[in-house]
Parts: sequence; structure tokens; C-alpha cells
Amino acid sequence: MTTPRTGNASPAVRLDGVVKSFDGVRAVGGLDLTVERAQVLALLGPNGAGKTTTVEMCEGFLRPDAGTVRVLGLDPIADSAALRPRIGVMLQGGGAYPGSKAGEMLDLVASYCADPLDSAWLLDSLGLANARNTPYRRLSGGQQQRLALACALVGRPELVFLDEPTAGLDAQARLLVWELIDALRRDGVSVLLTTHLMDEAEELADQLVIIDKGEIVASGTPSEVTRRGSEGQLRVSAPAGLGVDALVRTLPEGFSAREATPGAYLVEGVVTPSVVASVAAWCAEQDVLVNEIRVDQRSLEDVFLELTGKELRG
Ligand SMILES: Nc1ncnc2c1ncn2[C@@H]1O[C@H](COP(=O)(O)OP(=O)(O)OP(=O)(O)O)[C@@H](O)[C@H]1O
Repeated sequence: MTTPRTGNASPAVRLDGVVKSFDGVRAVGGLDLTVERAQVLALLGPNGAGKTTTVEMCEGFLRPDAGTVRVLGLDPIADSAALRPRIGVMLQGGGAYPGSKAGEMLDLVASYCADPLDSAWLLDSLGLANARNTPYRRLSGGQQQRLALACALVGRPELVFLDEPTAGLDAQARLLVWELIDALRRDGVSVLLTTHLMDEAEELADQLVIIDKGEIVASGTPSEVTRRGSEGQLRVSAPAGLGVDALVRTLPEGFSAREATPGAYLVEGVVTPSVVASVAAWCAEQDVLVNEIRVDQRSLEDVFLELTGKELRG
């Protein structure tokens, strides 16, 4: 679909020690972050964590107080004229003429691009083919959102910044956007996206960065982040009333076990294959017939809540 320019060895995005405060309140505190070429990096964090501020510094809309931001090897503010045609930015309703039709708007943006994508194809890919002649103000919120994405992509950018690209979209539209982002990556486009949706991050991202109060609290591939320092859970279904204290004594330090409901035991700690074997062996020694032993993997959401706190912050 797209043919990004090659020959530039610098990462798509690189932030070194980036700091940004508003009225003395630190929004981003010394952030280091790299988006490799042809990768999708998802920036996660609770409300107010500093995601949008970070993305806006990459887009050249905000100047960092300290540190360096490089986008395709360039300074997003000093080199904005050179960068503009090479990056895609999804603006929420920005610059839209309420009376103009969806197709006209996309064609207008395409007319500024050297080698635009076919706008009819792009509208179709985003489920907007039937909205081509609909005035902007008559588009639903989800359609406006997808049109903003189409405008960001029509110039075949090498790198796109997507701030909550599927917020407010229904499941079907979300899937179309996911497919498109996946296709972009396959074509060598780099993507920096923010999201509140854990399934979106797990589905799309090559790399995840979880930030809280402007600082990184976890990063890595989705499986690295969910494994990281990961406490697991073993659910054992067996006859009621077993002495779990004796079981814990056979397990590595740090494990706990309890009978959550009669006959349903929870064993918590860093679950490894040998821990599963130890639990089974202990039951055999007690001549206890186990109905089920199940390892519960922690989800990204579990890890996120654990790292950033369970309460929602306004
Ligand atoms: N222009 C601004 N003026 C003053 N404070 C700001 C400004 N922009 C952001 N902030 C503050 O900086 C912090 C980080 O905000 P930011 O919008 O980057 O967070 P976010 O992670 O994108 O949050 P959300 O998930 O709610 O969109 C917040 O405390 C916010 O109030």
C-alpha cells in the first residue's frame, strides 16, 4: 500500500530524557523512548499520565523543557517543514469545514500530497464508502474519527501518530482500524499510538510502554510486560479442608495458598512448571485426588492496574 523512503538508519522516534511541565506541574518527567521503524509502539497510561503531551512533542506541537526529541532523525520543531510530508497526524475534527463532504475533505488533503493513496480505496477500507457524499457535520462521531484517520494516512506517511484512534468506535469499526494499522506495519510504516484499551495494545503493539505521572513504569513486548515480575495464580480444585500451610512449606519462598471457597484453592506466587509439579506431588502424598489444576495467566489489564494503581485518577 505504501512505500516508505528507506536509507535512513535512525529510529522512527527517539526521546531522550524528555521533560515537560505546565505551570510548574510536571507532565512528562525524563522520558526515554524509541519507536523502531516498521513497528507499532503503544503508549498506555491512566488519565493524565502524559501520553498526549508526549505525542504532541513528537508532532512538533509542544516544545520539551529539556531532553531531545527526534522524529525520523529530525527535530520536530526546527525541521517541521521537512517532516510534515513524511508523518501522519490524526487531528480530532481539526480543520474540518462542517459543510464539506467527507470525500471532498479527503480529496483536499490528498491534493497537498506528492503521491497520495487512492481516496476511494481508503474510504472503503475504513468503512466510509457510503459516507463519501455526507457533509462532515452529518457524520457520526465514529465516522468523523475514521475520516481523521484517513486524512492522516492519505499521504503515505512513513510514521503515524494516533492518539486514541479507536476511542468511541463500535466493535466493527474498531476491527477495520486494527486491520488498517496492521497493514500499515506490514508495509513498513511506523506507528506511535496511545490507547486506553488493553486488548487494542495487545492486538496491535510490537512494543508497549506504560507510563504513569510522566514516567515509564513498564516497557517491552506485550508478553514481556505481562510476564514481568509476574505473580501468577494456580487454581486447584480438590476435596475441601486440606491443610494449605503444609502445602506452602513445600513451595518456594513468597508463595501463599488459601481455600477461597470449600474445595477451591488459590496458590499465588511466581508460577513455574516445577511449582505445578510440586503442588500435584503434594496432593499425591496426601492421597488427595485433584479434580483440576489450572494456571491463570495475568492479563495486561492486571499488570496495568497493579503498576498504576487500582483507582481511576482524574
Ligand atoms: N496545555 C496544558 N496546560 C496545562 N496542563 C496541561 C496541558 N496539557 C496537559 N496538561 C497536564 O499534563 C498532564 C498530562 O496530560 P496529558 O494530556 O498528556 O495526559 P494523558 O495521558 O494524555 O491523559 P488522558 O488519558 O486523559 O488523555 C495532566 O496533568 C494535564 O492536566
